[in-house]
Amino acid sequence: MTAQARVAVLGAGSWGTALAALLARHGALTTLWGRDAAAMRAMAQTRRNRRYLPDSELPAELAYSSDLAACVRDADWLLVVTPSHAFGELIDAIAACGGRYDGIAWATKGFEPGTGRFLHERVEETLPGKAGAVVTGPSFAREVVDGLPTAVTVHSESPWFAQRVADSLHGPAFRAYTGTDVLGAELGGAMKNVLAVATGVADGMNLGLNARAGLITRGLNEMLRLGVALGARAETLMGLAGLGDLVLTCTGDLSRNRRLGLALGRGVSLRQAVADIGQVVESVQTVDEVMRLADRHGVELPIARHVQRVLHEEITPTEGLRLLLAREQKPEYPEHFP
Ligand SMILES: NC(=O)C1=CN([C@@H]2O[C@H](COP(=O)(O)OP(=O)(O)OC[C@H]3O[C@@H](n4cnc5c(N)ncnc54)[C@H](OP(=O)(O)O)[C@@H]3O)[C@@H](O)[C@H]2O)C=CC1
Ligand SMILES: O=C(CO)COP(=O)(O)O
Repeated sequence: MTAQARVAVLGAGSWGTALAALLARHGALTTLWGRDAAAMRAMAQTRRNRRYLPDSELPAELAYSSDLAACVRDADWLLVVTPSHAFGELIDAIAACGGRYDGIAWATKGFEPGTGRFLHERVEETLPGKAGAVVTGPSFAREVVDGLPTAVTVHSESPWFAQRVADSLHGPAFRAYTGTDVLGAELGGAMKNVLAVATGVADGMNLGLNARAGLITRGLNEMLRLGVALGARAETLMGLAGLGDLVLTCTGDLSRNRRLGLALGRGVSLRQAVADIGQVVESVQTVDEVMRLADRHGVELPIARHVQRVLHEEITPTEGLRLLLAREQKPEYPEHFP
């Protein structure tokens, strides 16, 4: 019999808590780490994450800690689930802990703010020699913690590590697929958040179901164009990491990025909308990094560009829509695509 994997889940918000609960239920010896010692003690006592997932009871097998060094020291592998703006800082802190874990996975969606660097690039630079993997796909934390059926995908350049992570996550109501296209998987997860703002805005303005479907489809086209220019595989973006997550986030009201768009479309200010949501809204960080990459590679992304201008409050959602509709007519696809 193989020994149970010891996993440290680093980041105790909604997604970190849901993934830690899932891993513990599926038999991994799991510790959830959060930076707030009092909150972690309360979680251990009540078996609830009162701030981020108040309605769900967490499994008795799950352990809690605010001691990062101990978590890293005792783990076989790590799973980072902080927002993207905290990712680099945590990777540096992990590096300072040493540890004999052989792989680090992350379920964060986004880029390193300010540089446009992919998260896997940050991990490779700071933790050379450790296998890396991204966990992504259409997966609302609340549904996962409630045991509703979900499918995700785990991409790594080290297939043994993708398999190990997927094996620990996989279970009766949770399918974990594997792949090797880390860049494509990360790009899909990051871009869908930006595109969800656009469909949210359209829905907030009551523009109808045709507009929503048009935005999702042309958004997928933007994802494919940038992805292929960067060397991603089109299949990745047509799969769970791209189309799957795009559909979920553009249509599901559990999405915080969609809810931001809905609020903006109804005339609420950016500041107020983000405050009302009260959790991370990755598109606010991600949109500039998506456009930085697009500009660097000469790829035109009209929807993402207009989301950027709306999020910078340079134009109103109404002006953004008018400008998008006024664009020149053209073929649906370039001749050679993707
Ligand atoms: N929620 C979901 O359904 C899904 C989320 N994701 C992705 O997972 C990532 C995390 O999102 P999610 O859990 O939802 O976010 P939440 O807003 O629910 O929680 C954020 C968590 O990150 C912690 N945090 C913030 N800054 C730091 C820091 N500097 N060091 C350590 N911890 C920090 C917060 O701690 P504190 O409370 O102390 O501020 C909090 O525990 C995002 O990239 C998101 O896109 C992916 C798939 C699904
Ligand atoms: O990534 C997610 C679902 O796959 C969660 O989306 P939001 O961050 O928009 O809530």
